[in-house]
Amino acid sequence: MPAIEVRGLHKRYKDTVAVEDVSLTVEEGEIYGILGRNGAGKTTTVEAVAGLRRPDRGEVRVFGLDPRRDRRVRQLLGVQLQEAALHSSLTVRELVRLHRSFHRDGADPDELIELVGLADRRRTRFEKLSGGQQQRLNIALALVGRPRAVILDELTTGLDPAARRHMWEAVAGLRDRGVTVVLVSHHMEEVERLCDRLALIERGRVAAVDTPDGLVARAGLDQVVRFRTRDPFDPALLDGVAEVRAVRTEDGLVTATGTGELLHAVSTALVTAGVAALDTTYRRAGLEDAFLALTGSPFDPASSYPASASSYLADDANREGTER
Ligand SMILES: Nc1ncnc2c1ncn2[C@@H]1O[C@H](COP(=O)(O)OP(=O)(O)OP(=O)(O)O)[C@@H](O)[C@H]1O
Repeated sequence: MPAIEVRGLHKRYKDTVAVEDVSLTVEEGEIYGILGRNGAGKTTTVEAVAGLRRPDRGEVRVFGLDPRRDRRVRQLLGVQLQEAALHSSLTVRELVRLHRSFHRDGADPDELIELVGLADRRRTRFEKLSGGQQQRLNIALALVGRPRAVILDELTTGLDPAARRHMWEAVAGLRDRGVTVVLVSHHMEEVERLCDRLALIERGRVAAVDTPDGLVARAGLDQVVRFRTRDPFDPALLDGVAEVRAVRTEDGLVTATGTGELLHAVSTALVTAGVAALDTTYRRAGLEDAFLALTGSPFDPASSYPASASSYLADDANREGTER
C-alpha cells in the first residue's frame, strides 16, 4: 500500500483554481519532493493530504485512510505547514510537551528539541524565537507523534546555511528510520540532495514525476558550459550546434547546456565565428539546469512557464499517469 495516494484532486478558492488535477503516489519510506513556482498549488495539495482542505473533487488516502474522515490519520501523519498558529507565551519545551500529549506514543521532547537544534532555546517563549527558530520548532512539532509519514512545507525557508544542512541531515535520518517524507520546496539543492523522486507541480497540475537525475535526463542534457565574451553575445551563433540544448545570456555570462562533446562543439563554433570565450567553466548539469533547458528561463518561483515547456512536461506527466 502506498503511504499517500492522491487521485484527480481539484480545489478552487472562489475565482482561483488552486489545484486543477493532481494525482500522485508516494511510496512508503521515500522522500518525495513537490516542486513548483509560487502559487502552483503545492500547499493546497499537501493541505488536502493532511485533511485540512476539503477537495472539490478527487480522492486522498493516507495509508489507505481518508484524512477527512478517519482520525487515525492524525497519528500516522505529521504536518509542518508554512504558517502555524501556536501559543506565543509558551516555551519551546512546553509547546513540544503539549503537542506530545496529543499522541499515544510520542517522541521524547528533549531528544526532539536537540534534533532540530533548539537545545539552547528550550526555555525560550515562542514569541521570543527568531523566524528560523520558530520554523525549527514547527518541524519538531510535526515529528512529535513519531509519525509514519511527515509533510514538510518549505522545510528550510528562513534557515541559515548551517541550520539548513543540519535539517537536511535530520530529514535523511528520518528516511533511514523508514519514515516517509513529503518535502515541499523551492530549494533546488535541497530537492536534489534529499529527494528519491519529485513531482513538478505547474498551474495546479502534475507536470512531471521522476528522480532528480531522471528529470535532468528527460531534459536531454548532462553538461553545462559557461563563458564570458568581451562583446555582447549573439545566441544564434550556437543555433546549428547539435550538442547544444539551450543557451542563456545574463549579465554577460553565457550558459550553454547540452550533451555529447558539448565543450568541444561550443569551442569550435566560437572559434569559427571569431568569438573569444573568457573564463570558461564546464560541469555536469543539475536540476536547475533542467529547468533552464525546459523553460528557457532559470527556475524562478515567481515566474511562470512558457506554454511550450509546459506541454513538453505534460507529456511526461501523462506517461506517469498511465503507468500507474
Ligand atoms: N485560502 C485561500 N483563499 C484564496 N486563494 C487561495 C487560498 N490559498 C491559496 N490560494 C490561491 O491558490 C493558488 C495556489 O496556492 P498554493 O498556496 O497552493 O500555492 P503554492 O504552490 O503552495 O505557492 P507558494 O510556493 O507560494 O507557497 C494561488 O493562486 C493562491 O493565491
